[in-house]
Amino acid sequence: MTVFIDVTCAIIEGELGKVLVAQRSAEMKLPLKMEFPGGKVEPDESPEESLIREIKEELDVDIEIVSGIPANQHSYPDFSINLIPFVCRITDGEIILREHAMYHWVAIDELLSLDWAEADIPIVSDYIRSKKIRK
Ligand SMILES: Nc1nc2c([nH]c(=O)n2[C@@H]2O[C@H](COP(=O)(O)OP(=O)(O)OP(=O)(O)O)[C@@H](O)[C@H]2O)c(=O)[nH]1
Repeated sequence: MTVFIDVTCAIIEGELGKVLVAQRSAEMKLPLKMEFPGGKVEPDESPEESLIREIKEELDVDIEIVSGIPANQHSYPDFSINLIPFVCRITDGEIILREHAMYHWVAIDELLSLDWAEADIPIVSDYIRSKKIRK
């Protein structure tokens, strides 16, 4: 039976309709792939609590959760995840990268051209679709 690890990730919206995209470091799993920052949900926390904690640890900022996007289950050759995305906003702090190699603010139209961790691709598409519907 496949065990799917719950992982939350933050689609952080900034100014000019751009979103924050982070590049995994060379030492992490899926090296140098682009992802939304976040991480594994611990047994004693909700996905929302986990994401707020992870973003503080990884980017040193406080966020608020604005809305959810459907989760995506994905199997890599050696592990499987249930990736749970939330649209978020920064409420306090300046970004200091603690784990990632780099981050960028990316326009929605450019998101699909990046070299994403595979599990993120359906989520990026859903996010783009949700923005077009809301327009
Ligand atoms: N945070 C995050 N992780 C993602 C995304 N997409 C994706 O496939 N993952 C995978 O989900 C797994 C769990 O995330 P994590 O941030 O806690 O990973 P980690 O570096 O602590 O993993 P590790 O300590 O097992 O190497 C990672 O192995 C990562 O490859 C994403 O958009 N955000």
